[in-house]
Amino acid sequence: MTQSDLSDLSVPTDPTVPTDLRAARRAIIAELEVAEAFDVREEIERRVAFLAERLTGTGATALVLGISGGVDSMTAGRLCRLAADRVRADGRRAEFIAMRLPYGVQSDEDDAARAVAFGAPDRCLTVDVRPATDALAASLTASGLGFRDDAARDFVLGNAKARERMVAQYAVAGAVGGLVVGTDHAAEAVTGFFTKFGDGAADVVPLTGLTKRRVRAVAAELGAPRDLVDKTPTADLESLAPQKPDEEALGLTYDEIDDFLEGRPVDDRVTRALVDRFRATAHKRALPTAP
Ligand SMILES: Nc1ncnc2c1ncn2[C@@H]1O[C@H](COP(=O)(O)OP(=O)(O)OC[C@H]2O[C@@H]([n+]3cccc(C(=O)O)c3)[C@H](O)[C@@H]2O)[C@@H](O)[C@H]1O
Ligand SMILES: Nc1ncnc2c1ncn2[C@@H]1O[C@H](COP(=O)(O)OP(=O)(O)OP(=O)(O)O)[C@@H](O)[C@H]1O
Ligand SMILES: [Mg+2]
Repeated sequence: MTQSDLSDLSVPTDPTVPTDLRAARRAIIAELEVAEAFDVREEIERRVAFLAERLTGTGATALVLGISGGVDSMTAGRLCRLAADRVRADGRRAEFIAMRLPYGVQSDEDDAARAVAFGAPDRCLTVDVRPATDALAASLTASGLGFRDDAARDFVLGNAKARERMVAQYAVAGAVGGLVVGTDHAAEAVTGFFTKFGDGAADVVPLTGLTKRRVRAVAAELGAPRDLVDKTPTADLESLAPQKPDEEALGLTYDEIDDFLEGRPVDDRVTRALVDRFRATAHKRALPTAP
């Protein structure tokens, strides 16, 4: 695809797509800061420079990031390593602290270990979020709270796992004077596919504006292991559906989402679904509302 193909982000060209839907799509692409052009080396430099500036600009001395074994945190981890190196080369203090945050034993622990190794943190702290999450679940039951069914309970407690991870990362950041690094990017932001105040909570979000395939391109350019670059994305929050692929949960593929965001031709069904999801999840990308 050439630059000129992408120059009019009003595609799809399908004339049956209502004008307001096309306008909504353009507005979403702009709000999520998805660039038309993508030069992988420039993107790496811009994002490393951003993290290095945030360290020096805020006076923080560490970047704190949960590494799951998925491609997003693996990529963010390597960017953190490069940023910390850059700050140190300037004679300032900086470290990159990775966190392993399994819920009990994680089935893809080997991938997580390799993702940590690729990020090469100064330290890796492991905090099992299972005791805290299970204690919360027991206390909720003791309070008399009931759930509609087992699936609803599992879904709610899945989000609690994501929030326990947030609590652990902020505890470390508080202890060391660090910034919590989030892994949100455009392909996740557009669907609101993250836990509000869980993995959605962070001090800096270096992957902002990237589509999933662009995150993978950054990881590949940085030299990440190929199987982890191409790994099936999963939130892996539900105990009753371990390793459930995001695409199954979303009913959309990342290729469809990326095509929508990059201004490439997409099915009318995809445009409608994403515009609807974006509108329904606006509250997750905004500050709480007030009177
Ligand atoms: N219009 C509105 N204005 C203000 N608040 C609104 C609202 N609509 C719902 N809410 C509130 O939002 C809250 C629900 O949000 P939240 O707790 O996030 O819950 P929810 O969006 O229902 O679930 C999070 C989803 O993100 C997925 N996820 C989570 C973490 C990581 C990943 C991943 O990709 O790896 C994916 C997870 O699998 C699940 O499907 C509730 O309190 C609800 O009342
Ligand atoms: N088991 C875990 N250990 C440490 N951090 C985790 C864990 N699960 C989730 N996280 C944190 O929450 C973030 C959101 O999870 P998400 O699944 O979107 O990203 P990912 O696992 O890095 O990549 P992918 O979306 O491709 O699976 C992760 O990037 C990571 O920072
Ligand atoms: Mg994941």
